[in-house]
Parts: sequence; structure tokens; C-alpha cells
Amino acid sequence: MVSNNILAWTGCGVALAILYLFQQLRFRTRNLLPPGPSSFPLIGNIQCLISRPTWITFTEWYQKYDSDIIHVNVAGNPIIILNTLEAATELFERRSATYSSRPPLTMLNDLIGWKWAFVGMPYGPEWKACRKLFTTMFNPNNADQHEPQELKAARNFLLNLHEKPEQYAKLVRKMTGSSILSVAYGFDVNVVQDSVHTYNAERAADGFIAASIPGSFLVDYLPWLKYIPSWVPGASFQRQARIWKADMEKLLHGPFAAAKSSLIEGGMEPCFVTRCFEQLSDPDSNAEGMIEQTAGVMYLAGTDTAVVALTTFFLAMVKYPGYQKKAQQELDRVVGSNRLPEFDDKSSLPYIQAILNEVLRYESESALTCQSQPGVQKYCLGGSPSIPWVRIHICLFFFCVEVPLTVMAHLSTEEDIYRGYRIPKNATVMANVWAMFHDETKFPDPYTFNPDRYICAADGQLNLGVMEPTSGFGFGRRACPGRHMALSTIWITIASVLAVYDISNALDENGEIIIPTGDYDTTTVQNRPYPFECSFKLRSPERLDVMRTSVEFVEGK
Ligand code: HEM
Repeated sequence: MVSNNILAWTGCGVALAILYLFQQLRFRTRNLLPPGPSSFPLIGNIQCLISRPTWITFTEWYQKYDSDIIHVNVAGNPIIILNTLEAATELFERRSATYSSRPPLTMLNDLIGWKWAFVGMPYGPEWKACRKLFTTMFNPNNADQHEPQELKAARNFLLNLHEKPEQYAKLVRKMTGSSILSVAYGFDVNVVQDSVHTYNAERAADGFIAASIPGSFLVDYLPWLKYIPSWVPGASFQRQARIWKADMEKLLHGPFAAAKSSLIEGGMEPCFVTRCFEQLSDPDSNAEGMIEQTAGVMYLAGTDTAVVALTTFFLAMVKYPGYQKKAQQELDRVVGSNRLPEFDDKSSLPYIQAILNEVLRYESESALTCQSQPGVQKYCLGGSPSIPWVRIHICLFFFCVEVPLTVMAHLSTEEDIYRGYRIPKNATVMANVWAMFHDETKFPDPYTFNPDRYICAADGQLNLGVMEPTSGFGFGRRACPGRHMALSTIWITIASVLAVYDISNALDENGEIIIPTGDYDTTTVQNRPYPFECSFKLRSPERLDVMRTSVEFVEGK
């Protein structure tokens, strides 16, 4: 009797197991996900993503599975990686109706309150309205809306560099930040760079970036945690969110309130905010809120991205002095030594453009079309900013990993099929720009910094056959709308610095050369060189006078 029961139960168990396997098989053949590594229950592929830059792992998987689209499972969240320009263009551009949203970020949007920033908004009417306002009032057809501020900021940067060369990294952030605050709110670049607005904006951007990587906070995976009160042990993320919220509000309201009072008093320089008010002749409170929010995004999205590119530029100049010399020869030939470069010189300076292109390609900062910032610790449940050794990125199941999801990733809003593979609804979809920029067929010897690859050997002009690194600014409806400003800021800074300074290795107290490791901080999703020292030497004593005169000129003195 007992043995009959055992037999019956075993039979049932086997039948159920077969049924389950059959269903799984049918499901999988009908709905094949793109190839990718096999994953463990619950944790998915987290173990494969430990301690390596994710874009490098993804690039290896791209080669291993020989597929321009791959699939990774991070703790049950499907992530789709697009490894070629063709795949990214097909999905993000041709099928943009499905791929223009953003993944939800509980810490960033719900707890800190960045919901108003259209950079991370889901696709919908609110995002459309903000994006439209931004691109109508600030677009590539109106260079006069940002180039004068960039020129002024770059020239002041040169003088500041002369006074405090050891602070070059800080000065770069101030320079890019002040020109953006000036473009957005009409502040004078010199005045604003040491103002409370810049200080507040830097703090707010640090918080935004730290919180924008889901997985930095367990609450992004378990959204119900947001209801846990801050006094509960382990809920330090709530207290951190409150601190960042205060910084965020200062960025949003402070400069806008100052700009509005100047507007009322009649002493305001033309800028993004004035143009918006002129356009909306009778702005109601909703419209005013939208102007405030859209202007607030500018600093956030534009400053640190440009800083990373310029830091890579300084590192490359230290490491490859030969290219620096070539650029300086071009500057001396075209601009001479009695004045500084201007935007009108651009078409005559192809080598400066080649250096800019190579900077954007070489260590493609938006390696996964996403942004973050080094120096900002990431904390999970229980982490604390005052404990620097807490560098835990995702504390699920005792694994620590940087998960490559950011505010800049796209989200699929419908299920879709690409090359016969199923892309689930609500999957995070990212372009692996690193793989695109290190494709040997397009960029021979891709791991070497070499601006010459953009130059035609025959005539020294730009080689239009080489792919420009524009993919670093994203794709489709969400592509970076500030790209024209980013490119001109970086261009004028590179040209101005090389016209005046020789950049080289710094010396230590014994006069020994300090060689930067050239390593990049890959613990964030953005690729940025580790801090390094370098030296800025005037190319000739006369250049100091040229610099001073040029600053006076842009100051209108
Ligand atoms: C080197 C500098 C920069 C880089 C590498 C960069 C890169 C990017 C990338 C990769 C995206 C996401 C694109 C996507 O989702 O497909 C983006 C979005 C954005 N960028 Fe930039 N950016 C830079 C500078 C700027 C500047 C200077 C501004 C503003 C003045 C700006 C404003 C924005 C905004 C508002 C978005 C959000 C667009 C949306 O979600 O609709 N960026 N940027």
C-alpha cells in the first residue's frame, strides 16, 4: 500500500516536472531572448558583472555570441545591449516610438524628487513639452546663444590656470558650469563661478549622479522600501535622500529666482530664461514652472559630461606630446601668437577638431550612453557618505557589483522583435558605445589615442570617411539636445589651452617626473581618468599679455 502511494506520488512529480520543462521549452522557443550568458536564479548574471567595467564585459560577449544584440539578466531585470551603430539606429531611431522612455528610478525620482528633470522622465506629454521648449529655445542654429559665454569662460580659465595650475580639475568644472549657468540664466560667467549658485549646482549634480544608478540603492529594486521611515535602522538612504533633496531644490529654485528678479528689475542679459518668457507672452504659473525646470536641467546634464571630455584631453596631451606639438604648429600657422583662437578659426583648424574627435572616441565617456561621475561614492541601504570605505554598489545577496543602468538608459514600452529575438516590454535597453568606438574595422588600432586617424594624409584636412564619434551623445528622440554646446565648449577650450600652454608631466618635490597611470575610474558607469597631476607652462612670456588683452576684450573693457 505504502509503496503504491510512493509510486503514485513519484509518478505525479515526474509528470509535473515534464509538464514544467515542456512549457519552459515551448515558451523559450516561441519567445527567444537575444543571446547572453546563462543566468542563476534570483541573481541573474550579477556574478559575471563583478569587478570589471561592464562595457568591456559586454563587448566580449558581443564577440563571443557573435550578435549585435545581447541579453543580460540582473536580478530579474532584463537588460538589452546594442553593440553596433546599426542595431542602435534601428531600435532607437527607426523604432523610436517604442524605445524613447527611461527606466523608473525610485531613489532619484520618488525620494529625492528629481521627477521634474526631463532628462530622466518617462516618455509622455510632460517630457515632450519640456523637450520642445528646450530645443525651440536652444538649438544648433543659434550659436550666438552660447558661444560668447563659452569664449569668455575659456579665456578666464586660461588666466585662472596661470594663477592656480594645480587646481586645473576644479577650474575646468567651474568653467563649464559657469558658461552653462550664464547661457541658462544670464549670469556673468566671472561672477557666477564663485557664487553660491555654482556651489549649490555642483552639490546637486553630485547627488543626482550618485543616485542615478539603480542598484546603488536597494530601494530601486524593492520600491516598497521607500515607505520605510528614516529612523528605522538601515534606512540611511532616506536620510541621504533628504540631504540631496535640499541640494536639488537649491539648484532648481535659486538661480531661477535670481534671474527672475533681474528680469523684473530690467537688468538681465538675454539668455534661455528670457527667451522663454518672451515666447510665452503671458506665462501662467504652469508655464513658469516648466521654464524653471527646463533651465534647471541644463547644468545637470551639461557640466560634468564636458568636464570628463576635457580631463581626457589633458591626460592625452601629457601622454602623447607629439600630437600636442602638431596641434600647436597648426595654431601658430593659422592664429599666430598675437591673438587667441576664436570660433571663426574653426574651419581652418582641422587638427584641433581631430583631437576633439579622438578625445570623445578614445575613452568614450558615455560608454553605455549613460553618465555618472567619479569621486561620488555610491551607497546602498545602510551606506553612509561619511564612511569612504563603503563602496558597495548593489548589496543584493552579498554580491557587490556596479549595475549598468542609469538615468540615460532607454526603456522599451512594448514587446518587440529584432533579428528574430524577443525584446520584452519594460526592458532596459542600452547602446554599447564603447564597442562601436573600438570596432577595429572602423578604427584600426582602436586602443591607441591617435588624432591622425581623422586626418587625410594627402591634404591635412579632416577625413570625412571616418565615422565621427557622435554616438556618444545618444540616439533617437532622447539624443542629447545640448550636443552643439558641448562640442563648442570643448573645442574652444582645447584650442585656447594649446595656443598658450605646453601641457606636460608634473614634477614631484625632488624634481622627478610624475607619470600619470593613465588609468580610468571604471567603478562608475562613466569612464573618467583618475585624478592626475600635470604641468602648464606658458609657451612664451608674451602669451601672458595676449591672454590678458583677450580677457579684457571679451569683458568689454
Ligand atoms: C561632452 C558633453 C556631453 C555628452 C557626452 C552628453 C551625452 C548625453 C547622452 C549620452 C545623453 C542620453 C542620450 C540618450 O538617451 O540616447 C544626453 C542627454 C541629454 N543631454 Fe547631453 N551630453 C553632453 C553635454 C550636454 C550639454 C552641454 C547639455 C545642455 C546644455 C546637455 C543636455 C542634455 C539633456 C537635456 C539630455 C536629456 C535628453 C532627454 O532625455 O530627452 N548635454 N547627453
